[in-house]
Amino acid sequence: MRRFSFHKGHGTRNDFIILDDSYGMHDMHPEFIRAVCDRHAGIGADGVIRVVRAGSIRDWTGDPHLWFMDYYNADGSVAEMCGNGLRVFARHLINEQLVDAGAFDVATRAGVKHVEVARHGLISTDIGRALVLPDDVTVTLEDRSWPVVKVDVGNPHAVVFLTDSDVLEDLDLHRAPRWSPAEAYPQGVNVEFVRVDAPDALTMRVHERGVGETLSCGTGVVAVAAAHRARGGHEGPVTVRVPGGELSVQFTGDEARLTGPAVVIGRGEFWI
Ligand SMILES: N[C@@H](CCC[C@H](N)C(=O)O)C(=O)O
Repeated sequence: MRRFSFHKGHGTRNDFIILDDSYGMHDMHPEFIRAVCDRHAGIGADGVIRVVRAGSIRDWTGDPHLWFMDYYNADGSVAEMCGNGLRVFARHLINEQLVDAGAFDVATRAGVKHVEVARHGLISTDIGRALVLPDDVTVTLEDRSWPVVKVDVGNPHAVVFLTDSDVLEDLDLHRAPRWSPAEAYPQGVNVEFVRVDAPDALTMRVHERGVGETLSCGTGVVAVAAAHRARGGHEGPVTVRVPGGELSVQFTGDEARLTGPAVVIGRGEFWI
């Protein structure tokens, strides 16, 4: 039996297990990740974040001393980016005094992201460019199909704007939405369903790749704001409501900044 210590945190109820691994010794096998994320037999989470120095990551060519957010979905798959995870990761670095300022850089598979502690203790993260990509893709859920706005936020997103006849709260996201053509997202996709409440206010639900429905998705929120903006929706800051809370997105050119809460709720020891 192995024992390891963990912290648990969430950003708008998108929850993560945090593992400190400064020396890059931890084996992140998919079976291990599935076991700890299991909500009945494990700790339970939407994903696992390993806190490791960038220099321990194969193929990393940047500053080796940066802290690297090594992110995994609950099914054991690796993801390039996680917007809520990045804020929780930053909160953990601050709590554990692993950084010595209220503004610092974090390394991720989608590049280096700048993080700042914002007003009221919220955390604001630079997400980078949210690229709205022209494509002809359809998403199907049960017997309904919608056209998709394809957005790349470092990880892939399919944004569906609901029509007046759709009720966001009634969608059954227990099952994964399907997309066509299949080649549009060869690595799978996070699918967001959006209702436009006002030019600067959106409500969204998400089915995350590698997890299922979650109560929030930070990169999904950015994807939705970028798609809304590309449709001529709004240039200024946008508030996006998710089942787990509220996040805000601001653009400078195509560069997105995501602001919202991030908390670490406790720590413990897991035996496996
Ligand atoms: N919850 C995250 C996104 C996590 C990764 C995603 N499921 C993927 O596979 O791309 C967020 O807050 O952005």
